[in-house]
Amino acid sequence: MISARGLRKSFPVKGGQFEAVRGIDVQVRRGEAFGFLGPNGAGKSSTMRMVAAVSPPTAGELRILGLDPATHGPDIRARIGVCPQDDTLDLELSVVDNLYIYGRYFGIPRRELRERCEELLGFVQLLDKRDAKVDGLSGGMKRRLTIARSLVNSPDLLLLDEPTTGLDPQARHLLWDQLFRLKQQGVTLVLTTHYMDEAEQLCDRLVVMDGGVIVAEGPPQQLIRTHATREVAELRFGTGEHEALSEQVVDLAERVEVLPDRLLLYTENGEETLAAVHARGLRPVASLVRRSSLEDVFLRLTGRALVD
Ligand SMILES: Nc1ncnc2c1ncn2[C@@H]1O[C@H](COP(=O)(O)OP(=O)(O)OP(=O)(O)O)[C@@H](O)[C@H]1O
Repeated sequence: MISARGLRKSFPVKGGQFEAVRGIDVQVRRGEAFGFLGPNGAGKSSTMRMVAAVSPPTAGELRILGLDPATHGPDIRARIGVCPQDDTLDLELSVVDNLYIYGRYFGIPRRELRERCEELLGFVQLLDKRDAKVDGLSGGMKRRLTIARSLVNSPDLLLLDEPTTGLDPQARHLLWDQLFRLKQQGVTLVLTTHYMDEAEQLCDRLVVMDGGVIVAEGPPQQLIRTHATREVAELRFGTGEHEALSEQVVDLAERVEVLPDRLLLYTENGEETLAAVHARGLRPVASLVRRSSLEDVFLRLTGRALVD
């Protein structure tokens, strides 16, 4: 569905060029959910805009649905769905009119479009808001409507830029459920996110981006297995004590990561490791054991936390 080689994007800035995407290779297969995971400024949105055929690459080779965006931009845009980071709905119009007017851009015949709008409103659970003005909808509803709008032209490929940023947990879960169902229907999903749980839940494969480059690539669970242990014991001591105390526990784990507010002990059995820490007479003010996550992968690869 998408093939990128040596993809680059630079922006003119005072005194020269800023390279937001610095030569990435990506292959997205039909029917999969593919993620770009990374912190703010990693280059995810810049990549998505190139893949949506709205921002030309500075260099590299890009094919979307087998087409070159430089020569087939309108064809590509007609066949994909794009759900941008900021809701770009018409707040003054009703819910159904937002869909209907968008659908008219694609030249969908009126009767077919009317049916499609009802079907999509049902899918995103907004039928009861059909005639409400968009202005009064909650954030989650607006996002669901934006997704419905991106599906008006029945795309095989749906691009979602940070689909759940700013939503409460319930709204996020509802949206995840809808994205799962789209995937089951055969829609290829490409999304950016800086939420690790979202990437783990939704993506079959992902790339981890940082500073415009890809630092890791693969299925989430495989990345976790490759770059982290099964479990992590997190220990909080007094402020400023972590560096010194790390020396005393370094032999109890496969790897110890020192963060300003805690120590992370990477281990196959977190409870055993915690017991060993206590057996040494060390008394953390707080501790917990959890499974390793993509956060740990990011930390391992970049030395920084993937903060929200
Ligand atoms: N039009 C532009 N002109 C100059 N710099 C830009 C432009 N667009 C993006 N950048 C810079 O490129 C870098 C990557 O931005 P991008 O929006 O792609 O990152 P991101 O990973 O999507 O982050 P976010 O989660 O904040 O959207 C950032 O440092 C950003 O400031």
